[in-house]
Amino acid sequence: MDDVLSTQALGRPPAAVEVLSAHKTYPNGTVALQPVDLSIAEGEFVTLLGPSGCGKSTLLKMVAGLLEPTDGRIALWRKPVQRLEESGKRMAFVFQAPTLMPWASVESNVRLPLDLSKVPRSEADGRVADALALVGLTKFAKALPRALSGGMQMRVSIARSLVVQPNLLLMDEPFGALDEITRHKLDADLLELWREKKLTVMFVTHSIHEAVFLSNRVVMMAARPGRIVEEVVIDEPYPRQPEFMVTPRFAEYAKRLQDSLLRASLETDEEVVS
Ligand SMILES: Nc1ncnc2c1ncn2[C@@H]1O[C@H](COP(=O)(O)OP(=O)(O)OP(=O)(O)O)[C@@H](O)[C@H]1O
Repeated sequence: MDDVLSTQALGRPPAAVEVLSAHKTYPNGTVALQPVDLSIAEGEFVTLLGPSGCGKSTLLKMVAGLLEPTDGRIALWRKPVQRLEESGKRMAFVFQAPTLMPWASVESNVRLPLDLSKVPRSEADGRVADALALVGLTKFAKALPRALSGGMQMRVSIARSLVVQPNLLLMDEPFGALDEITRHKLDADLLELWREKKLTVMFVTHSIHEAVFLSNRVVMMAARPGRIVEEVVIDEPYPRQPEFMVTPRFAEYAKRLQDSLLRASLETDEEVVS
């Protein structure tokens, strides 16, 4: 793959993620994604939204290098994901479930990626402590996961991703299983982290409200076959406070996405019927 996939316009942040005509057909013949083009600038918060089965996870996993595209190209900071290291950037993936080791303490869970990459213990301990502080779990370092609520377990999972000091965070419905209040809290904390750490975030959700609250841009997808059908820029300044969610502007964006989601779902249904 070429190292340089696109020319960078002067003064614009470099593209952190470039998806060029990438598509995916699974071995059983399911066309999960038609060729998709998507560019995410460094520092952007982009959310994928769409009906079930439209290929959100497939796209995210391809960007993460967990799945190979059937064809097309994906680059992170102009490097194929397998050679991301050469760009000096790092990426982390946050799954839907916290997937913690139940027998290990919170700090051991968070340390796992550093142990796997043989980071010396003296350095690892400091990074674990920093990551736990970032998610507000310092006091729970020695606790076992079962002693924590669902929201706290998800925070451990996020700390485990932060410990590698990522530039790009790929998040697959990380808060989907949580109650609404916990979700709102974690959304607000994630935005703070994103700003403080200058992260680039690619986020998957089923929640229109979460998409509007968090994102610079929402990418709407439709299913069967999966594809991008629309992009909506959420042109609102940060920091965004919870009060944003009760403003007329928020309601306008939510309505626009609701209509777009409905259209995407109808397109999906039509294809199923035909
Ligand atoms: N390993 C697989 N083998 C075959 N088909 C798959 C596989 N994984 C996903 N699919 C199919 O590919 C399509 C896209 O799936 P994907 O999980 O990417 O969609 P999604 O938008 O993330 O869905 P959801 O919102 O329900 O999580 C679906 O039709 C799904 O059934």
